[in-house]
Amino acid sequence: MSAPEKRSLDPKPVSASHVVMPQRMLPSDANPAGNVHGGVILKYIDTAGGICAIRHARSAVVTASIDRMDFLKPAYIGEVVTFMASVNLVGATSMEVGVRVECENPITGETRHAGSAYLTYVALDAERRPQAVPPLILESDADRRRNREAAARREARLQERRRERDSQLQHQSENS
Ligand SMILES: CCCCCCCCCCCCCCCC(=O)SCCNC(=O)CCNC(=O)[C@H](O)C(C)(C)COP(=O)(O)OP(=O)(O)OC[C@H]1O[C@@H](n2cnc3c(N)ncnc32)[C@H](O)[C@@H]1OP(=O)(O)O
Repeated sequence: MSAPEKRSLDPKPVSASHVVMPQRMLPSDANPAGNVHGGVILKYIDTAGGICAIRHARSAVVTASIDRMDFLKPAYIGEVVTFMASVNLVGATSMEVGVRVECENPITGETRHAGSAYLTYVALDAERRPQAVPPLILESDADRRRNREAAARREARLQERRRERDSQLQHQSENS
């Protein structure tokens, strides 16, 4: 796969990077209780979110953070679990991607919402430094609602990181 000469930073709609990734849950995905292991679900969440971020940035990305994840319902072996990912918000070099997890009994067609997670990815250049990402075009009311909610989460994350940095600096000065 050859890298393009110059990446386009033209604005892109949310729909251009949307990911729908169905996965069949196999016996090797089970935890000791016989349901799907939470770590397996998290790995697929990060994969679907990562593909979505790569599609938006058209560059390598790393996962900078995963917000709280609530497992609302168990997933069972033999079910099809679909991971749906979309970019909610972009910063200068980072993107918040929301991933919704839906379980489906493939025989009955019954589906349920098993959980959602929000992840932040950072686009990297060839030297593995953060690089700019294209602006996001919000097309639908749902895009605009998710963007507003993501902006509030980004602000909370930045505040939290500032608090952690201040407390580390204080700790260092107390021990020096
Ligand atoms: C078509 C498709 C084909 C696809 C075909 C391939 C298929 C298959 C794909 C599989 C896809 C799997 C995707 C998994 C990807 C990993 O598993 S990556 C492994 C786990 N992650 C890591 O190792 C990351 C380690 N951390 C780092 O490298 C650095 O901390 C980072 C994240 C690059 C940030 O570096 P930094 O020097 O702190 O950067 P800084 O300039 O301060 O901040 C840059 C941006 O990051 C944000 N940021 C930094 N830290 C954080 C944080 N903790 N939380 C939130 N935001 C943060 C800043 O707010 C800033 O945002 P902007 O204001 O620019 O928007």
